[in-house]
Amino acid sequence: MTPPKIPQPTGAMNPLFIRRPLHPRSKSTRSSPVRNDKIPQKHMWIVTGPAGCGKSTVAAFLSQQLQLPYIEGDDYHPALNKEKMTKGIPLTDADRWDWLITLRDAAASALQASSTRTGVVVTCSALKRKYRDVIRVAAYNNHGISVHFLYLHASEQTLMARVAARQGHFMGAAMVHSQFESLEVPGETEMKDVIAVDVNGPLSEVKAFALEMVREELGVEEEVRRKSQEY
Ligand SMILES: Nc1ncnc2c1ncn2[C@@H]1O[C@H](COP(=O)(O)OP(=O)(O)OP(=O)(O)O)[C@@H](O)[C@H]1O
Ligand SMILES: O=C(O)[C@H](O)[C@@H](O)[C@H](O)[C@H](O)CO
Repeated sequence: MTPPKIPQPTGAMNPLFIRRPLHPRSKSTRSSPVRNDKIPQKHMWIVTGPAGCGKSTVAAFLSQQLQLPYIEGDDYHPALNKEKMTKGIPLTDADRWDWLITLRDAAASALQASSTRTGVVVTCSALKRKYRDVIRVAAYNNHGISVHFLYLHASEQTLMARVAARQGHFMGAAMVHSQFESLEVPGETEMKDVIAVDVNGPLSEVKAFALEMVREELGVEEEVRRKSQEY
């Protein structure tokens, strides 16, 4: 007997699958189990990645284009953390813990500050899975909040060169290697809320792509919510 034909994945034909090289995801896996799709969502756009990947640059652009407030994660590091990084000493989990919680809560407060505010853009290296999980708690605490990570990625060599060329920043190029040592690239199990953005290319393309991804994400969520309201 001839075995049944197994349908082949069609993802390769979808341009989104090509442009999300790390963890392409299907639109059908959108809604998280903690999310009530009938509640209007406010969005945390967390721009992540190792030092020099362009978090601040991309976040400022998204904030301006989407008319959303922007919270710079580095402003929330205690002085001791900045001192360590300035001296070339990598932060530990313990150094990052309170910072992550404070930053997450500041982002949640910014969303709650106004009933018409629909989102906030935040920079946060969020290098490890457990750090991203700390931020995700915002959505568990408040089901009206959606957390999204834009994971900016490029080679260590590229980021080292960008940080070396940057002027007047506390983080030196020698620290980039330690950032990659800490980094846990978002894996398969995180594909629901992580959008991978390749930042090896020119800034204009990176910005346009990041904005396109955010708009697409908003469109998908709106569609899910609209459908849920039909039932
Ligand atoms: N796609 C790009 N192409 C070329 N240069 C870039 C690109 N993205 C960012 N840069 C430059 O690289 C440097 C690092 O960018 P930026 O400061 O935004 O990164 P960051 O992730 O916020 O860094 P940090 O975490 O160290 O604060 C800046 O000088 C910026 O202009
Ligand atoms: O977790 C960390 O090690 C820090 O957040 C760093 O990533 C820096 O603050 C940032 O990259 C500045 O260059």
